[in-house]
Amino acid sequence: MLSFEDARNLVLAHTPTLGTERIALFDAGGRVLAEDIHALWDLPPWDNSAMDGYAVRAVDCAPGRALPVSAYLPAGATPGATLAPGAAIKIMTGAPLPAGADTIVPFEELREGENEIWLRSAPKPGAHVRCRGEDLARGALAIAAGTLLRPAEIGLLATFGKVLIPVFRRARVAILATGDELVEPGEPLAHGRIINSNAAALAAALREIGAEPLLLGIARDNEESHRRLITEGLRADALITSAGISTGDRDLVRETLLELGATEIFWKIDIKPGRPTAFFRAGATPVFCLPGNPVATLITFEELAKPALLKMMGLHRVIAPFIKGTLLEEVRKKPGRGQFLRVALEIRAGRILVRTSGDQNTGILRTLVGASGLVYLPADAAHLPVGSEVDVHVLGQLRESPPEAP
Ligand SMILES: Nc1nc2c(c(=O)[nH]1)N[C@H]1C(S)=C(S)[C@@H](COP(=O)(O)OP(=O)(O)OC[C@H]3O[C@@H](n4cnc5c(N)ncnc54)[C@H](O)[C@@H]3O)O[C@H]1N2
Ligand code: MOO
Repeated sequence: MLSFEDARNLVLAHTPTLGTERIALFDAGGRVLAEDIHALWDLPPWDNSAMDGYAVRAVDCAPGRALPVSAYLPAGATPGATLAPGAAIKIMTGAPLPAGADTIVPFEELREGENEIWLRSAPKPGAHVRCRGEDLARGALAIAAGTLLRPAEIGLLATFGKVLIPVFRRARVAILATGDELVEPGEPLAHGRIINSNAAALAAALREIGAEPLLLGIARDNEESHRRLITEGLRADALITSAGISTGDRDLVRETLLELGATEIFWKIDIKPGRPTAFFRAGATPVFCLPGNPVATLITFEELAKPALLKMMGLHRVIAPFIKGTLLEEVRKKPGRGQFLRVALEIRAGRILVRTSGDQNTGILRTLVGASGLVYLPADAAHLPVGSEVDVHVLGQLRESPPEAP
């Protein structure tokens, strides 16, 4: 059977990248840059002071020697001032270095008189000068296409006065729950019915990565309902279905997709949870058929659909790397099938310590709710004693509680 890695690589290989659009700088945080951005000018644009103090020539400086002050340059002063030999110009952080000056002496290293200064020591030539272009030279690559725009990247775009930013489109992803047993949240629950929680969970997972969920509702266990809603779902950039893909006689999702002309790339992965997962392509549209057990739905979304949807939205780095953690409790599993364990992570002295978040049965959702990570156990793993190193995917961000108030 297909390994988890092979399945993920197939999904990525069959997922296209979406088109692009231009949006306002202030809306671009969290989006993915669609074109390389080059420095429009040298950054900084001119030599300038890194400190509040005095601009001098290093050769004029000796401890105890008085230098007359000839001018004052606040931040925002226009470039063009000149420093005469033997003099000093008062200068603020960021102000352009006057011609002739090569060194800045901060206030802390001098004594100020009425119209002159005395240096406590000879400065190092070039000290505290930020040179033109030292950050980025004009024309240099500033941010590569495919980069996630975080606050630092937004700041750099703003530095070059960019107000319309080329980004990849957000993926519009249709979500289709399937099953006669389902009712929507808020609807009355009859005996034998359960609430469609997967659609809400998937919508939240999509929002978290900046995709736009489109809720198609529930396909009932008949061909007409499946055909109608899957056809609608295939108009989106991607379709995610939940349930109806194992071997039950009312599992109609695969059958309907095949009938609609979609190509099955794979069905079934050697992984627990998530074994019945299928992946199709309908034209350019990827279709993720995730198992119905809520834990399996979210873990297969996290591990298979998410990297593909990030690729779709233009991101270059889409695979979350595993980091090493140390088991605080022993783990046993049957060899022969890969497994994702739901785990609670703890950071102690900078190390990641791992214990399971409880019952690993696929039907148990509370242990995914309590999980801060997933541990991947490869197919051949069997007994892992306390202290074993394991591969961890962090879910979301790890943060700690603040210390108790005194
Ligand atoms: N004979 C076999 N039976 C099963 C196999 C198998 O290989 N052979 N695989 C098992 C595994 S593993 C899984 S996972 C499930 C997956 O089955 P389906 O994806 O076809 O899903 P369903 O059977 O329709 O439902 C499974 C479970 O999930 C609940 N569910 C379904 N949809 C939702 C929803 N939208 N929100 C919340 N919960 C949902 C459903 O009520 C079932 O309890 O198959 C095993 N069986
Ligand atoms: O693999 Mo199923 O996806 O365990 O619950």
